[in-house]
Amino acid sequence: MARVLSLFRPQPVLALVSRYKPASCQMSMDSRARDVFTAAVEAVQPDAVVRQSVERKDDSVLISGRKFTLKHNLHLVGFGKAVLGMAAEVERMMGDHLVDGVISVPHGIQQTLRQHGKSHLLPKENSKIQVMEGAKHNLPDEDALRAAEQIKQLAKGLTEKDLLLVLISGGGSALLPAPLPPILLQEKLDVTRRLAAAGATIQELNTVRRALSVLKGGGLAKYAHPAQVVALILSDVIGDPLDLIASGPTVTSEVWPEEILSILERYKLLSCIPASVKDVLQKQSRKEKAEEWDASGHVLNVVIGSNSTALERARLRARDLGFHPVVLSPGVCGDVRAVSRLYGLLTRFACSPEEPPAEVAAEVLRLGPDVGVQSWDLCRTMQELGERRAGGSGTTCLLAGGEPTVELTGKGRGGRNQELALRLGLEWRGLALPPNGPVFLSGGTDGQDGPTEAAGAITDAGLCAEAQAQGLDIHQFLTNNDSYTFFSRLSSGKRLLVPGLTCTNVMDVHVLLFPSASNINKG
Ligand SMILES: Nc1ncnc2c1ncn2[C@@H]1O[C@H](COP(=O)(O)OP(=O)(O)OP(=O)(O)O)[C@@H](O)[C@H]1O
Ligand SMILES: O=C(O)[C@H](O)CO
Repeated sequence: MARVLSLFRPQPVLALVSRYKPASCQMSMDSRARDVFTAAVEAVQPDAVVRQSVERKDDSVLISGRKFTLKHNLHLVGFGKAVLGMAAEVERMMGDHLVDGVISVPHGIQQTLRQHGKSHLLPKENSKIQVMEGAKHNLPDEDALRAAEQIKQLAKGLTEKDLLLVLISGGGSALLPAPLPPILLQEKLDVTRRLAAAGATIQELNTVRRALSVLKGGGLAKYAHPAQVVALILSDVIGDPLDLIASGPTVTSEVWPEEILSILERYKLLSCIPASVKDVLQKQSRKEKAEEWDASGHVLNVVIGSNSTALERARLRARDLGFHPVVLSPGVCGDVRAVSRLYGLLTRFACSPEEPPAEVAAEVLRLGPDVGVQSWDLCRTMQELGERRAGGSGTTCLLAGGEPTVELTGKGRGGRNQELALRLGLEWRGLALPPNGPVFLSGGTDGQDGPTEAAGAITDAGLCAEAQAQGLDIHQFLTNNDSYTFFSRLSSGKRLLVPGLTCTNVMDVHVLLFPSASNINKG
């Protein structure tokens, strides 16, 4: 009896709390960071973004508040790394109304999707959509050229009764090459390759591509005229600039030959551009282009997914996992050295036992322009982290996104996400941080970080000690841009992030988890 009664004796509150604490609290910080990243990627799956932005109602379709009548008049074209899944979903939703389609997608993607059990992202067996693979290694080639020609022909044959859906995602520029004659594909490729190798930004690169192309810079929409054109865009460029994502085939843009020449001059490429390119630039007078045609009323461009979409889902997931989420910005860019420095400084606001000195805030603000983050966002973030630390609040999850860059000096294997994680591990070395945190994850939402099998990596304050114990010299790996080899060797690759092919791309996501402030104050 005494034994039975003891079962009903009130238990110490702490014992109950620990027995019934939610699963999230029992997960390690590392697993929770991975979980938040997975949620971010799920939010921008190609089929999901189409379902969320396109509504089928009987014989019409609603997109961005506009209604389009369906009368077996729907045609589809697409180009980019994520458009296969987008196209499959459009076909499922539109049924018989879809007349035909052509999409240009990366080489080998259909087989890879089948191998990864992602057949739901493939068009059905007897699909009306012709899938054309090309652009091996993300470079325009003859296969992509043929696909671009097919897309052009489909657009050219449309009438005012037709509706053309254009699916656009990252990688679209390489998958839709159509050089303006007399420029040859190889010549255009040489120019863009040289620019990229010299460090040109995606803005500069795509400004040049637009000027040398038949279909980019609004050319595709022009071919489809007088049909109604609706472009559904999954953005992989910071700020979602419509004219730059995949070089804007549905966005009319003026070409200023002087601008193109000054970009080429900036990278010391003026002397080596082919005569055909000079020829085309000479012929393009701004006045002629501007007067060419007016797309208003015929073209609707809608961004249906972006880095912000991914960050918003990550925010909700972090909250469900027991964190207080703080979103810094979806536009983090600049050299990974500056970005890791920024995150190192922000860590001091969240994790130092005392308020960091004023110089730390001043340095954060100085870094702002280098990393593409507004002072307002930096101040808001520092304030929130500082208040939570001072108030002894619970765990915090800082989220950001964007696309930092790496200056390649070595010949190793790596990517900007792995290099960022490695550099932040170094930043944390000198700080007195609590043993149970912080943790940082950096991952490419496309599942691939540079030419490696990983999407990114996870780091914590113990990284340097772990590397030293295993005889790995971090500085040597960084000098050789060999972050993938480093993380593969360190503790059998346990800090690598390897989600496999994700079938989407909205740049990178950064997840920075800070431990409970009460632990910090005690520590
Ligand atoms: N060894 C390396 N270490 C660090 N970064 C590298 C290394 N090799 C390549 N990179 C970086 O990887 C990037 C290219 O990677 P990736 O193929 O993922 O391209 P991307 O810019 O994400 O393209 P997309 O937007 O089409 O996905 C470049 O920024 C390049 O500087
Ligand atoms: O295709 C491209 O141009 C890049 O991925 C940017 O959208």
